[in-house]
Amino acid sequence: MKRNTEQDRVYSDPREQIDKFVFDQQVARVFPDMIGRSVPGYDSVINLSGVLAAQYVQPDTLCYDLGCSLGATSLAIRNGIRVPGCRIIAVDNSPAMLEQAAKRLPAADGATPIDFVCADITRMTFQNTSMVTLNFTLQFIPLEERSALLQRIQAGLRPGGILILSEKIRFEDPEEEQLQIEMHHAFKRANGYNDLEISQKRSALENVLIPESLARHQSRLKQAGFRRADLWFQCFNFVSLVARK
Ligand SMILES: Nc1ncnc2c1ncn2[C@@H]1O[C@H](C[S@+](CC[C@H]([NH3+])C(=O)[O-])CC(=O)[O-])[C@@H](O)[C@H]1O
Ligand SMILES: O=C(O)C(=O)Cc1ccccc1
Repeated sequence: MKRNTEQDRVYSDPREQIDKFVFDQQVARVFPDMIGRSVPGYDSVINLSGVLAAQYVQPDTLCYDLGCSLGATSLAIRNGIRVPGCRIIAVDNSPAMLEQAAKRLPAADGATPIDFVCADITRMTFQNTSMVTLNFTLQFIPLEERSALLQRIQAGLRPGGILILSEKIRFEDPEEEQLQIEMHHAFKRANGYNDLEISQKRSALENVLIPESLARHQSRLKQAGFRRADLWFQCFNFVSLVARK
């Protein structure tokens, strides 16, 4: 996605008190810059979601992009789809995000249509789908709601359909966890964030972005009825899995 937005300075001034991280207008305005400078491998995961769309999206089916933010994944999927009769349902519960997403992705002649829906993805059901993306979204869903969401996604998938699950993960081995976090912070510093920005945002994300281990994700996907849950991408503590029905 083009980074034609402002630079992210959300956590650059010292704060007396750090409130919980929210996807409000201030974040939506700088989001492409923020996520690109914060998530190692973000551009690759988004672009490759388009490659997976070309391979796995079936004719006359729906694609759900859950937690679509400004629509970067939806755009990649739209560019990737090679079959007729599809629709992309791009869902987010942040009105600020959706408003800008709709502006950035106007309908295009002959392209797969994208419907923008403001909804809580834990309250939805899914139908006739061949591809679902949860690109860095499940990590914001309360732990106790994650299984039911994945079960509903699995139930709505057609045979051969896929879920792409991209997440920040934690590591069981404390030394590896420390190393991965250190490397992630080095990535942020290399992208121009200073130590104050890194530490204030880290506090804001506490108990909001809740990472789990790769093993936990894989076992939950299997419990939800997926036949396979395979790692296809990793950069430091950020991974992407492809789960197949
Ligand atoms: N319950 C919920 N229902 C709907 N949306 C939600 C919910 N909880 C959080 N969100 C939304 O999930 C998105 C997560 S960002 C996804 C990036 C995108 N996938 C991208 O490919 O650029 C990842 C990040 O910021 O690290 C935000 O827009 C939230 O409003
Ligand atoms: O910034 C971080 O530390 C993250 O883990 C990723 C992120 C990116 C954008 C919004 C919230 C979290």
